[in-house]
Amino acid sequence: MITDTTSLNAPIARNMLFERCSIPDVVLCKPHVFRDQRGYFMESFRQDQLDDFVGFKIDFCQDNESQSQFGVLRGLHYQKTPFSQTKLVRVIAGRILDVAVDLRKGSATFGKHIAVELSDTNKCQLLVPRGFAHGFVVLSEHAILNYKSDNYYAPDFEAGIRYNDPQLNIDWELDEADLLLSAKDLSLPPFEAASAFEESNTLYK
Ligand SMILES: Cc1cn([C@H]2C[C@H](O)[C@@H](COP(=O)(O)OP(=O)(O)O[C@H]3O[C@H](C)C(=O)[C@H](O)[C@H]3O)O2)c(=O)[nH]c1=O
Repeated sequence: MITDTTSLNAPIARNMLFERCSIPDVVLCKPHVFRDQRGYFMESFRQDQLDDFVGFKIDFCQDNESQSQFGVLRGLHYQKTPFSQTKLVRVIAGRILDVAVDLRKGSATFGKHIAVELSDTNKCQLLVPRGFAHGFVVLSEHAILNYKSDNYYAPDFEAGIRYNDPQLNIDWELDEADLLLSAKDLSLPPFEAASAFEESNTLYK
C-alpha cells in the first residue's frame, strides 16, 4: 500500500543527458552510469526523458542488433517515405564512428553530416532523425550495436548513398584499404541521386 505519495510527484530524475549536435535535430544522449564494486548499472533508455527533450513522442517499434569486425562500414542507408526511420543508436561493445547525413530537402544543413564516436566506454547514443542517411565504421577489433527505429523494416523502400561521395566529405578515420563493405553498399548511388525527403520528414512530424 502506498503511504507516502510525495515520491510519486517527484520530478523525473534525469539519468540521461541530452545535447543537440551542430545539426540540431540530431541529438547526443548520455546515460548516467552508476558504478560500484560489482560493476555498473545505467538506464540505457527512457522514453519519457527523450520525448520531454525533443518535445515530441517518438514511437519506437523495432530494436536491431548488428555485430561487425574492425573496418566494417555499413551505410549510408535510409528508408524512403512513408517508411523513413528515426534511429537511436548505441554501442554495446567496441567503438564506432557513427554518421548521420541530412537529406531533408530545404534544410539549411542539406548534405551536411554529423560524425561522432560511440563506444562501450563513453556510453553515448545518437538520435538520428527521419530524413537522414545513417552509417557507421568500426574502429575497434569488433563492435556490437543495438539501435531502435520508429518504423518497421521496409526493404522495398530501402535506399542509400555512397559512403565516400566527395560532396559529403566524410572522414571515416580509417585508410581505404582497411574498409570492408557489402557489395550492396559498394554499389550505392552518389549523394546527388539521393531521394531528398520532400516533406519535413524530421523528428518533428
Ligand atoms: C536493416 C534490416 C535488415 N534485415 C535483414 C536484411 C538482410 O538479409 C540482413 C542484413 O541487412 P543489411 O545488409 O541491410 O544490414 P546493414 O547493412 O546493417 O543495414 C543497416 O545498416 C545501417 C547502418 C542502418 O542504419 C540500417 O538500420 C540498416 O540499413 O538483415 C532485416 O531483416 N531487418 C532490418 O531492419
